[in-house]
Amino acid sequence: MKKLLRYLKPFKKQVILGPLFKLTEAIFELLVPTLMAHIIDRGVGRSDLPYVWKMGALIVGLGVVGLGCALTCQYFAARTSQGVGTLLRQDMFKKIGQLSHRELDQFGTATLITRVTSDVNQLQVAVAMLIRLVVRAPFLVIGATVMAMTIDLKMSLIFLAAIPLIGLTLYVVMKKTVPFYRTIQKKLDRIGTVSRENLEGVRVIRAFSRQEQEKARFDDASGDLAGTSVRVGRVSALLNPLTSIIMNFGIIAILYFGGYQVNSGALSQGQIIALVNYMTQILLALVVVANLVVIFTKASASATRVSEVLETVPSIAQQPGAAVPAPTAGCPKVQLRDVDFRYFTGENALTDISFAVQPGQTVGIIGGTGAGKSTLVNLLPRFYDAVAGTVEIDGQDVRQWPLDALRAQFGLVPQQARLFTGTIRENLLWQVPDATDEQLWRALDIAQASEFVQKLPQGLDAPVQQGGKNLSGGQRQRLTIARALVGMPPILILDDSASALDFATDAALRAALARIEGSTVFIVSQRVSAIKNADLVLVLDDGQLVGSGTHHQLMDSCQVYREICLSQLSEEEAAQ
Ligand SMILES: Nc1ncnc2c1ncn2[C@@H]1O[C@H](COP(=O)(O)OP(=O)(O)OP(=O)(O)O)[C@@H](O)[C@H]1O
Repeated sequence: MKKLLRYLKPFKKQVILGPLFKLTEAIFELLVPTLMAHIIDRGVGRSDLPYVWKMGALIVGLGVVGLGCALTCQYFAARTSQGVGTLLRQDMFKKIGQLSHRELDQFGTATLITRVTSDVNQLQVAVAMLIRLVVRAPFLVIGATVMAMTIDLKMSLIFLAAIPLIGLTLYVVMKKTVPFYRTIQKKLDRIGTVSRENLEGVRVIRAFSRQEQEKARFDDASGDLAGTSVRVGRVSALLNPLTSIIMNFGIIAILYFGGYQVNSGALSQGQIIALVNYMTQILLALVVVANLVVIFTKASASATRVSEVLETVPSIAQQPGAAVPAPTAGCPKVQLRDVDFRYFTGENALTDISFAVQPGQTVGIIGGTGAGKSTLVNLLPRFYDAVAGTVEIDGQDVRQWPLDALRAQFGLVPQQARLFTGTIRENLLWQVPDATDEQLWRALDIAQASEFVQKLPQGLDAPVQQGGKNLSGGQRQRLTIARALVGMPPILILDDSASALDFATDAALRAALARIEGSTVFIVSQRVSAIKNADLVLVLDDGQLVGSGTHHQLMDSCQVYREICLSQLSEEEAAQ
């Protein structure tokens, strides 16, 4: 929490002045019971109407000025809390953008969303309360006790007995409930995960008629949260009755002992009423203190979660002295030497991978589900770092490359065709913002997408809805291929990105790709037809490179490749 205090710095003025205004309001509030006592004793007691009017006007005046102070403080608190929230969200968003895939995998999307939204909200509430109530509430407790002492020292003993009792009650209730507030935050994450999966996978859920099971999963997550909240609520519900009982006993004591004092003339009726009012003020202030403890406990759990994100050091960062290597004749475009890789979950996803690819070659990567194909291509633009061995581009370890320059080498078509809200043109301009229409149409031509884009009434300016959901799966895939082609990148990676294309379009796409000059192309696919004509075919099996060579070489030498080919093609087709 301490580390986040720096976010208050830009709001120093508000953080200092806000509580001062609130303090002024509290002082006025403390004066009111004493003024009321005067009105009762002098004004009402002696039928002095002008005095009642004068003091009444004074109380109203104090109320108006107090209101002004409270509103000013409220304004400062709102500005500061909103400002701190905005800065925190901006920094978190920036940091999440810098995190490598490893850290993103470790956190998980749902918790990151909860942290940027709900946890930051919690901190905003804490900041507002810090300005509005942290000084005011304890001040009222102490101030009201002191005021009671100035009225009558003996009677104030009742206060000194009641306050620790109320304090003890608050302490016991807090001790029982506070640990739960931390778990509640985690349970919110779980609801986030289930909701997200359901919203994103709504079609699959309906197709498999899994609504009931998913509803049960959601009910389970929300029931779990509700259960904890109810447990907290049950204990917290004791707070008000218990403190009220103690306070009312205090008031009874004031009236009882005060009655004797009034009879003996040591105290006036007005003073008794003032003492009762001070007792009420103390109770209300202590309840506020209890709420503050809850708010700050929640905020401290949120602060830890927010800090975890902000303090995560991205494992993939540009090294000092990183530079683009000078071109060397005969140097492979891509080379892997003895590469091992594992995800944070533990086991090796790739083991001892070595191969070299010459510039302009087309490389096919084939293998069963989970063999490590996507993992392999994700190492090339340094989405992940190898745990052993080296990945080299143009003869230089990717870790020695400036990150931007390295990523600019690649045109990536991921497995899931993701488009962003905007127009087709805006989506195509991602890598090369100043690309001409001619470049865009050329990319669309190669990606076999120009025909359908031409048919759209707005052409390149046709709108793309969130995630591209107004387009078909095949259209989305073609646009993501075109997006990667716009800059004619030196290395193009197509990660199983033709799966939604029919065979004829897939073949036309591959023929068009083969005509591109200069680009080194990686085609990841489970279809033999997609990689058969590649200059180099890499065969992966359970994270190992079990074969590399041309189709014909592999048909003779690699058992796994032969089996894959013969499961999809006839002997004659495979032999062609
Ligand atoms: N983000 C991740 N975190 C943890 N493990 C992962 C992650 N991504 C992949 N894996 C694991 O790594 C292994 C290789 O996965 P990868 O996605 O590279 O396979 P693939 O050959 O591309 O499979 P497919 O053809 O089904 O896409 C699998 O066992 C998978 O469970």
